[in-house]
Amino acid sequence: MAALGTEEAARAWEDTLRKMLPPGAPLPDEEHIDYSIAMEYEGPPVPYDVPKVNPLDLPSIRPAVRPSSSVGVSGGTRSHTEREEDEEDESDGGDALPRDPSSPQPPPGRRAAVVTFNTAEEGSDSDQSYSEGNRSDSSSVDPAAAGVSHQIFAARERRRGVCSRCGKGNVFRDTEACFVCDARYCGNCVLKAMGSMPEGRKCVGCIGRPIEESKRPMLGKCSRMLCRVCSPLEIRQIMKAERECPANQLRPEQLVVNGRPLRQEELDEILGCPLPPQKLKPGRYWYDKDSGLWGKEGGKPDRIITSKLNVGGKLRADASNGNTMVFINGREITKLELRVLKLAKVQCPRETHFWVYDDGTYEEEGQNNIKGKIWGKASTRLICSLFSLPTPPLNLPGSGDEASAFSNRSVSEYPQQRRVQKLLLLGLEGSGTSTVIKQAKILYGNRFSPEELQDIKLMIQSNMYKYLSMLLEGRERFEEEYLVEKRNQVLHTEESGEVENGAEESKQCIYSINQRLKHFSDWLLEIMAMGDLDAFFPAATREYAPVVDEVWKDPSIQETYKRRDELHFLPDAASYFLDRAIEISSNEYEPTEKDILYAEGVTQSNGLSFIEFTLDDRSPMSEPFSENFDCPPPPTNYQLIRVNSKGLSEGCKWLEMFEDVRAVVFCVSLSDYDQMWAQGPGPLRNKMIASRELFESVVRHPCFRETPFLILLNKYDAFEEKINRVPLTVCEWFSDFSPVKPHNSNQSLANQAYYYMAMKFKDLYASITNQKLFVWQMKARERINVDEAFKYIREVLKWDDEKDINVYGMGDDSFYSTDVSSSPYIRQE
Ligand SMILES: Nc1nc2c(ncn2[C@@H]2O[C@H](COP(=O)(O)OP(=O)(O)OP(=O)(O)O)[C@@H](O)[C@H]2O)c(=O)[nH]1
Ligand SMILES: [Mg+2]
Repeated sequence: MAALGTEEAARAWEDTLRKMLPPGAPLPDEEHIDYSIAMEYEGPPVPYDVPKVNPLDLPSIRPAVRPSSSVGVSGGTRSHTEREEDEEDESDGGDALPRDPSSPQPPPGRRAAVVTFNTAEEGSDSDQSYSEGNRSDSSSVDPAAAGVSHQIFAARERRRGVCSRCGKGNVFRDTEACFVCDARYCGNCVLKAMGSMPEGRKCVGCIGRPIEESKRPMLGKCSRMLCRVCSPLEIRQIMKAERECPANQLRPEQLVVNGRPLRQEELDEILGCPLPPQKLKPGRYWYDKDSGLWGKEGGKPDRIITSKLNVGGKLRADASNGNTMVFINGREITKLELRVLKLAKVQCPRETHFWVYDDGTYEEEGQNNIKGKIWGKASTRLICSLFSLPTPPLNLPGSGDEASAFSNRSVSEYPQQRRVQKLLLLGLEGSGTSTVIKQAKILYGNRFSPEELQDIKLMIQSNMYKYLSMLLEGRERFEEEYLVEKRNQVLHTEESGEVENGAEESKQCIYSINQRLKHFSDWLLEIMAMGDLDAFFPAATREYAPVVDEVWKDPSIQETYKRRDELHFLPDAASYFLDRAIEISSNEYEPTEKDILYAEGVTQSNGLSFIEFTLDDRSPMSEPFSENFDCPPPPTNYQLIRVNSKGLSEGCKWLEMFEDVRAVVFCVSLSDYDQMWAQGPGPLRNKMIASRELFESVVRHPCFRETPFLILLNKYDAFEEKINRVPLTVCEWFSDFSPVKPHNSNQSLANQAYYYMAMKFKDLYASITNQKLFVWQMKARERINVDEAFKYIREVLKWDDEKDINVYGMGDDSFYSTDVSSSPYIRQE
């Protein structure tokens, strides 16, 4: 420290001080000024190390500049006190010192030389000024490089929930992150650190810099914190600026199309065309100019955009990494595309070269003969939709006025595409998957059409004969077992010399039926064995209805039904339908919703069934958004795709076609733990073990490495009833289950067993993936229960989205964790 004696020196000192203060600020009087200045030491050498700093180069310091009004949000309604706070903050030289973006940057290296002596409390600010110093260095080398902010991301020590400005907070505190450097600010500091946000959520020091690419999906999407600290008008302006300001737009060189980085005019052409690629991110893409097909380099087509755009290089044969020897416009197509073409009945042997035009018409190369329209049929469009292949929009904007009206719009004006979440529903035979899909149709979909109802009616009628034949077969077996045992007893008594009973009596038992019914039984079992049942329908239905009713009510069949656990293929629903055999067989019969739900086989077509529906996205989690911000999220469409167990058994070949599903929903029947089951002609096994093995093979499938899994533990009603009769330990997987006696616990045995089974599946899943499995208890026959299950699935997907995007600047260690038990909105396990 030094004091200069002469007047000249005092004036120089005042000049220096003035430069350090905001323009126009009065010079403080010396008694009120508290300063410390480092001077270069010029004395004799000392025997110890002196800490060195570069002296301040005062002439090069630019005076502080107020933010220009053009950068601010006009018409903002922030309060007077907030403004005053901002001003105080700016004048004390905090890290949020506003900078006129139009004025030249300080010379590289200068800012890092500013010396501050921090107290322990200010530690986080020093981090900030250090990293800002680094940022100005790197941006002055290559201000456009997106990689710069990325490096900062990696280098920055992320302290979740801790404010980068005041250093306060913890993981549970909401923070708002800068889209460039990811610095996080608490509600008290966000406006001071980000100012009027002329480019959206960026620290003042980051204005003008490109955003971190992982934040791109969040551009223009308001957060809860912003809703709290800004007025709706301000939010609208900030979000608009965030979406539309030039600094936040993609740069042409970030997009490589057919091997060549784009030029600005090419990017403009892509973004301004009638059908641009939605949500474009930096990356490498391929583009087929003739058909408009567009995809990521090395991948299947993602979408169809406007054709004949003059962008990028020449399409290469290996653009999508296909290995099918079938080519479309010179590109070797992928296996998935080939499968879909085959399902759409397009002849495509190896070495076929197609030309496909943007209206979907196609011809074989050199044949000059249009063979059809690929996307013409509704069924093909459906297949494409299921397998996530693009189809052109039905009302493609044509030429003339309509097209030009489209291209004149700014990118942000295009209506947001509805999000589609694909859910793959799997499970072993009888686990309840088709009940779930039928419930979804009744809950959220269209009503069943008259044609569908007619098919379901025939299905129910034919099922009734199937169930009866299972019972008759079981009856024969039980009768035979009984008689053999009886005979052995007789032999035993004969040997011991006791009196012989009548021979006739020994051939009768509780499982025996009269001669007339025996004839019917033989006839039906023969037809079933030959697989000829359909040949007798619908004619046989009405004719035999009284006999069916008589057989079902016969004591022998009722005794057989009591041992239904031993009839492994008889579904629970058998008695529901057989009790009403006469009604169901009549011409006038119309299946009720409950009948449809209980009926087997309604959804089996091609091993695959599918329903699309919309769920209201508003949930307790998202309400604060809609209150303050008048841009509600677009409704989400769900596609529920069910592959039945037959489709799965064929080497899981269907699965690879569903690589991009949002989640796998696996259904397990809780009451299967004592059931035996066989895969086709294979050996009988415990059905729960078979279910576990199927689950394991799906979890290990390479397609689902990144896909969240949910498990629906279904048939809790049947399970509750069974668990008191049959111990859980009959299934070897559950051999270590030891319940606490019900009178020592307020949990029922069924509840304890349920938790235990859920844990078994969770442990298994974690051992394979190291991830958490989401579990839901279900009674699929109860509609409200299935509705809750879908709402649970919706919440899980939201958490998963937010975990990835980290919307609120909270870490994966936040309360958005994947732990089911942490949500107040779902049933606690
Ligand atoms: N008790 C009870 N029965 C159920 C429940 N869910 C489904 N079921 C019945 O279980 C049987 C099989 O259910 P499905 O939905 O057809 O099972 P799936 O997975 O489609 O099996 P497949 O059609 O054989 O491939 C049907 O009779 C359903 O009515 C439930 O929660 N409780
Ligand atoms: Mg079924």
